[in-house]
Amino acid sequence: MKGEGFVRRLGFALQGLRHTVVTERSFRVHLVAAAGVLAVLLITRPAPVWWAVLGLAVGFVLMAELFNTALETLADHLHPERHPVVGAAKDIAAAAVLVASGAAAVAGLAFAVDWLGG
Ligand SMILES: Nc1ncnc2c1ncn2[C@@H]1O[C@H](COP(=O)(O)OP(=O)(O)OP(=O)(O)O)[C@@H](O)[C@H]1O
Repeated sequence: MKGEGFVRRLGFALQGLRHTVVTERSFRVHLVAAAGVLAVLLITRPAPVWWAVLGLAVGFVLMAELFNTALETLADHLHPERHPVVGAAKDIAAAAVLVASGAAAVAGLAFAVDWLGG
């Protein structure tokens, strides 16, 4: 049944989320930061567009972390020994998290300027 398939896939996704929360300290740090952003939004109650901008920014960071973890997990399993290519792949995945975090910081700064200015 179609509905059952969706529930199964949702279960797999939640399992991946749980695995990342349990194993990745940096993901837990980003989850705390995401909770902080949500608290700021609830307190300041800005225009809906800011909910969208900051929600997307937070979502991209968490998504980058999840892809980073997926790549690390797979690389460590397929090639447990050290290798320059594995190192480069991990560095690139970490760069994706850095870029997403930088963009989120810019969005947060823009929100702060707008909120303090208004
Ligand atoms: N198998 C490997 N071969 C070569 N270099 C590696 C290898 N594993 C890790 N590295 C290098 O060490 C860095 C850290 O890798 P590691 O797997 O420890 O992730 P991490 O930075 O601790 O990430 P996280 O905290 O998300 O687990 C990589 O970005 C890469 O430069």
